[in-house]
Amino acid sequence: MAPPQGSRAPLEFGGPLGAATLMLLFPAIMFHLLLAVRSGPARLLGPPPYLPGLETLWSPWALLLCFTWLGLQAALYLLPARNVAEGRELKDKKRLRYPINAFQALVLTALLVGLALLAGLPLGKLPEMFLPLAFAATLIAFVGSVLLYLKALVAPASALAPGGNSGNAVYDFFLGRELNPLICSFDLKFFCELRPGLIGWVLINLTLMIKEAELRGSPSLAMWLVNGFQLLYVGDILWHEEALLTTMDIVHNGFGFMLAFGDLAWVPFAYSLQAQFLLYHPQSLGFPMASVICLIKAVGYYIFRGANSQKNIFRKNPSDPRVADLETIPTATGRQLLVSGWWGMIRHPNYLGDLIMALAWSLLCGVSHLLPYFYLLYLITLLVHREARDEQQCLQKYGLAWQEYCRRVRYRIVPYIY
Ligand SMILES: NC(=O)C1=CN([C@@H]2O[C@H](COP(=O)(O)OP(=O)(O)OC[C@H]3O[C@@H](n4cnc5c(N)ncnc54)[C@H](OP(=O)(O)O)[C@@H]3O)[C@@H](O)[C@H]2O)C=CC1
Ligand SMILES: CC(C)=CCC[C@@H](C)[C@H]1CC=C2C3=C(CC[C@@]21C)[C@@]1(C)CC[C@H](O)C(C)(C)[C@@H]1CC3
Repeated sequence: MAPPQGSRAPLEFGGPLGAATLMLLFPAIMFHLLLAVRSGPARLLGPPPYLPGLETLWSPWALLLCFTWLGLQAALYLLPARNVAEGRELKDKKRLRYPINAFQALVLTALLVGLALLAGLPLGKLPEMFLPLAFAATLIAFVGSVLLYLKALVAPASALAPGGNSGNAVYDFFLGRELNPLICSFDLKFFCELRPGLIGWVLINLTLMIKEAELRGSPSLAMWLVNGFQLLYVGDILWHEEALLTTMDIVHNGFGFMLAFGDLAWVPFAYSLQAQFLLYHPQSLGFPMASVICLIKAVGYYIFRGANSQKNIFRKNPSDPRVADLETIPTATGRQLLVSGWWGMIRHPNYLGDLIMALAWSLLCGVSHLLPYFYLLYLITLLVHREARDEQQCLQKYGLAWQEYCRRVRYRIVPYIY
């Protein structure tokens, strides 16, 4: 049995109390959003329009549908991949190998959904099942996290995550104890991070668009745009799947309730908030406003993709001609830090791009309600907190070199503001 890491690892998220609060708060917010968005006043703040009973939330069909979805995505994960990538070196000096075929999974899922539509599958009925589906996804995430926690009890010490092994059961359950829980060579965390949730989000958006077409004859311009923007976002992340292997979620975090619930329930049901809002609260969007919003989205995407690609190319091969001219700071680890280009303007240019895109998605819902802006407010909080965690980890990794980087690049996310 693996010993706990003890009190040496600094506790994040406010320790056990913070973890317990978040574990209750996030599911509560998700159900509040699902209930509020379909109510007349669509209020973000204040009590939910009603409290659903267990008979509204629980449906064996919804559970079966969630398992079918997970099974389908797992089968697509196991298909031959265009590329196999190696993860970062682990404590036992080994590297795990990952199939890079998430974009292929998206395309194959789209083909299967197209066939299902041709066969007459009533996908427009799915929005009526969001509450039981979200409940089933939460249940799967909870039970899955319990199983992951138990599995970690018999894992070797070298398999444990740097965080998530404090010895406090609540905190460790939340953050996750084992870094890369595997079933044979199937990496459960890597699988859940991208596929079921992100592809599920796009599918949920599509069902909302179909439902709108059934109700109003055709989808609105705002609904088309929100579907297109978010499909571009998800498609882009899946296309650059390999970049996930260097994120803190894969390198640092264990697989616990935070990621299980976040990936399987929160992402598909909370991130589709704007499309849900547009179904129940149609907005008339003129072409001039739509053009401005498209421009905001394009600027956000340009920054997001430019910054992420620059770092990924540099990390893969610092002498690549596309990044070889950039100024760098050497570090004691042998790796360098970029100090010009996107990463020389602010410390997290990719977060800024992400936030600008989130603004564009929310603007599609007009300005009459605060509710569709929840995603933007949430993302600001998530990324500010994530930036602080990353900063701590970089300070530990790079020490003086990181301090020098922070001295030269003063602003974190928004130039001259933050
Ligand atoms: N919509 C959502 O819910 C979320 C979206 N995201 C998005 O996902 C993407 C990935 O974000 P995330 O995983 O947080 O991390 P980042 O892609 O920002 O990576 C941070 C890491 O980059 C490296 N790094 C930092 N500064 C430099 C530098 N100057 N030069 C070279 N390398 C540097 C460090 O790792 P090392 O040195 O070890 O390589 C650091 O730990 C972002 O675009 C973000 O917006 C993320 C979370 C949630
Ligand atoms: C239960 C709880 C308190 C959860 C809060 C955090 C989660 C919602 C987020 C933690 C890390 C996440 C990531 C993504 C979505 C949000 C959560 C699950 C992510 C899949 C979004 C798309 C990104 O490009 C990403 C793949 C880097 C990212 C991974 C982390």
